[in-house]
Amino acid sequence: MADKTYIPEGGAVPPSQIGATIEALAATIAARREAGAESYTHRLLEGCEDDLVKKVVEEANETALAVKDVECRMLVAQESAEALALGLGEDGGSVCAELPAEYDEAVDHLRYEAADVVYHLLVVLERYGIGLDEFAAELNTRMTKEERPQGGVMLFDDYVKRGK
Ligand SMILES: N=c1c2ncn([C@@H]3O[C@H](COP(=O)(O)OP(=O)(O)OP(=O)(O)O)[C@@H](O)[C@H]3O)c2ncn1[C@@H]1O[C@H](COP(=O)(O)O)[C@@H](O)[C@H]1O
Repeated sequence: MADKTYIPEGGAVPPSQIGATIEALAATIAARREAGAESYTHRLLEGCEDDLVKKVVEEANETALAVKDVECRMLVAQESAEALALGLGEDGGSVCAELPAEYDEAVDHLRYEAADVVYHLLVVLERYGIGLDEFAAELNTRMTKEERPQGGVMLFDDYVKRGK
């Protein structure tokens, strides 16, 4: 598990963090159907679909920009390491750049934006009645037998290409 991941001291870590997290978040989102307009999720579920579409596009775009930012910071670090190596009169062999703090911050920002995308995607699934198991079946069906999780559900044959 990555250094940044918070693990409660002495706490038992569930075997599938992401599975449990997505299920909990999807359940919260579903429950917000009954909430009032003070809930952002409720407004996305019950309001004009254009508001939801706009957010999905916006968050995907912000994620794309975050990716470019990570790449850009990696390139800058690489270039300054190469410039330093040249300045020191080294033989021009490959240089291993030490990534600066800005790179780590850019990756942290990418993680933040990726979470925004996943949350809004889960709202989309809930709004249009696509359950998590059905969504899992879509993904599992694309996997080879070796890749698929044990006991993973799959789409019935009739549905495999439907909607493509
Ligand atoms: N996981 C989320 C979640 N992720 C993102 N968002 C909202 O999505 C919106 C994203 O918009 P913006 O990108 O403009 O805002 P931002 O991300 O703060 O800033 P930038 O990315 O623009 O820098 C913000 O209003 C966030 O609050 C979320 N809103 C709710 N949830 C979950 O849903 C639950 C129910 O939320 P409510 O409906 O608000 O009760 C919450 O308890 C959370 O667990």
